[in-house]
Amino acid sequence: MANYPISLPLYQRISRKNTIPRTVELIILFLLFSLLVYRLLSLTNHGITWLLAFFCESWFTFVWLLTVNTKWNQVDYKTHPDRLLQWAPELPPVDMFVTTADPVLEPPIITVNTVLSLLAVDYPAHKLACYVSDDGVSPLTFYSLVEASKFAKLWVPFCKKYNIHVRAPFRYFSGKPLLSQDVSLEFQQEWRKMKDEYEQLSQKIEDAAKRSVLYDFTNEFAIFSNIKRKNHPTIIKVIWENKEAESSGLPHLVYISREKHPKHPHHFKAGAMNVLTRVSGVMTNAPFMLNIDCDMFVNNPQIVLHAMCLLLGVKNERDSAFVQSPQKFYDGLKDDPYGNQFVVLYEYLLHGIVGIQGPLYGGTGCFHRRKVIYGLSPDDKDIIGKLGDEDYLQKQYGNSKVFTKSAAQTLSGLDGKTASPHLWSSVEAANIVADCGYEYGTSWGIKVGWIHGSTVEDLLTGLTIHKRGWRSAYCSLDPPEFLGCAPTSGPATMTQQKRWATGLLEILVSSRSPIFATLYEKLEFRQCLAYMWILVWALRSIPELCYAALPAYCIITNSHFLPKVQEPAILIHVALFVIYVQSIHPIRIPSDRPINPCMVEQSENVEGNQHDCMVIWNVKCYTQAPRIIRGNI
Ligand SMILES: O=c1ccn([C@@H]2O[C@H](COP(=O)(O)OP(=O)(O)O[C@H]3O[C@H](CO)[C@@H](O)[C@H](O)[C@H]3O)[C@@H](O)[C@H]2O)c(=O)[nH]1
Ligand SMILES: [Mn+2]
Repeated sequence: MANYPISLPLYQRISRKNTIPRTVELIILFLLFSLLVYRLLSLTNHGITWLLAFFCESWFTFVWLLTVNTKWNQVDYKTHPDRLLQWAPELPPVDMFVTTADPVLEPPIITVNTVLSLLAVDYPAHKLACYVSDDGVSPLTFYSLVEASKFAKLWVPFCKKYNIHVRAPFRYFSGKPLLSQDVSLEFQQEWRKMKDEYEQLSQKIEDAAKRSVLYDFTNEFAIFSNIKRKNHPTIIKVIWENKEAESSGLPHLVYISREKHPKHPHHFKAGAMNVLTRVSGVMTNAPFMLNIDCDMFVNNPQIVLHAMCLLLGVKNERDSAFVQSPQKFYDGLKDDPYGNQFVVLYEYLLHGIVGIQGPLYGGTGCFHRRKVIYGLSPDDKDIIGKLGDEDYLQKQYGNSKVFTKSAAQTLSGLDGKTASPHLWSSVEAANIVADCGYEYGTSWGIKVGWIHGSTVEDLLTGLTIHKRGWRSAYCSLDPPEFLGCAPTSGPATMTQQKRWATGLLEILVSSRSPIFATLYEKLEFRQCLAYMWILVWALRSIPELCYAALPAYCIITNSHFLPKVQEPAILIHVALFVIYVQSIHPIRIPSDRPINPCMVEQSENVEGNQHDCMVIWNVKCYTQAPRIIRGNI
């Protein structure tokens, strides 16, 4: 990695002052322990309900210990992209990955918006490449991306010229804009043109989805004819190539549908991410990789610069193997009845984990160092010493010479090729590394890349990085950097949470558990407890259900599990227990400051250069997109 001639720090790490919450947490812990002691001392005088209550409360105390540990050192980061921009020519390339898997469940217009918001980020375009993995091998997705790239040629310059804040057009145009008198005529005209163009693009995609437009299977769509979703060759299409390497142009856009065969496991998202990593490795090989799910879009176009502050500004690379942003969602339901906005998790617990070994990898909205994904440990002399050994490289990374060469370059710390104007020439090599059998006998999915074999491959991949001794950094901006979709119905939430909870429990009881990682590898003890906090999620339901059923059981059997004496101390115990339950499953956000900028009413003037247009965030119930009221041109 080149040394960036930066004198002022690019970020600050600020510890939150949380003396009062800490005191309350310790008091609760003390009272929980005293309750346990009380139960133990009077165990013989009471029946089975007493014992059951004791077991449940012991579990609650254990979970509270994990919670206190996780929340103890809450940390915020403040980043300074303005300082980074002074060295704009030195900025490193970034490869951006989008995964999509099903054109019905994840409609291509959503993926298109994600891609457009990525193509329009504030970063030199010739340093960026966007790769879309389509596990649905859908000609509709490909067609939509081709059309989107044509629209992007108008959209990206428009966004940059007027410093538009929200660069996913569906969000930008979803509010009714109030164009006031002092908006320049030029802006009004361009705005209307852009809206028309976007409507045409949406219409084209809609028509294609209804098959009213048939793809011309004789040309570039030929490969999609008669294709089977679970049995097809690799399709890689360079949709757009920034041949002139213009910083103000459009980033490269590449479509990838990896080879699938019924006899070969495809490893779901982890498999798709590994193919994206290898294909980009032979095409652009940027030292940093951003990955987002197709249902998320970039909501703050400065995010790449902010993340780079945390990746380039560290004194020791060990401190930021990856930079994770929280998952925030748009169009959430009022009062979040299903709890799937995870506000408390992101606002308190995650900030606490940030203060230990760094946030867990959340699968989306994350910037990775490529060499870390390739299995490097901090100060790794072992791998570095073997980079000249072609046999070793092939055993680890597979038998593509082009890829092992690029991997050796990355691991040795040299900057990757800058986004080269020769994408077409690497398509052949890219096809080889996207083969469904490429990973056999290699370390992919085991020690290298996204780790296979879990429905929560993200947590497992992050854990594998942390246990090698890396730390990670956290980037949370206002306005939020990425916004995504959360399920909006109870059953969908339950299906998603069941999948996560099962996957997390499997990791807890497997040999990949954080307990072994702390005992035998370099996962910090407190980070292990933080991982435990999340991994025991499914188990928590059992004592919680039992405890909730105890009062009813006691009434039916005429027994009791609470002391009969009316001692004030007992009442206090019960009250504090209620507080404890409230603090792990809060109904309201226990804070006087806004948690999620999308969830409060606020006015914000986004100031920029002289072409700025003023954006008013009018998102009282965060269903509306920002409304443009004026452009001060
Ligand atoms: O075979 C597959 C399956 C999924 N995906 C993509 O993976 C992403 C996440 O899948 P989704 O079904 O949307 O899962 P969620 O539960 O919504 O995702 C959350 O949970 C996952 C597992 O922990 C993480 O990987 C995600 O980043 C995180 O947003 C989406 O972009 C999919 O298109 C693929 O590319 N190939
Ligand atoms: Mn999703």
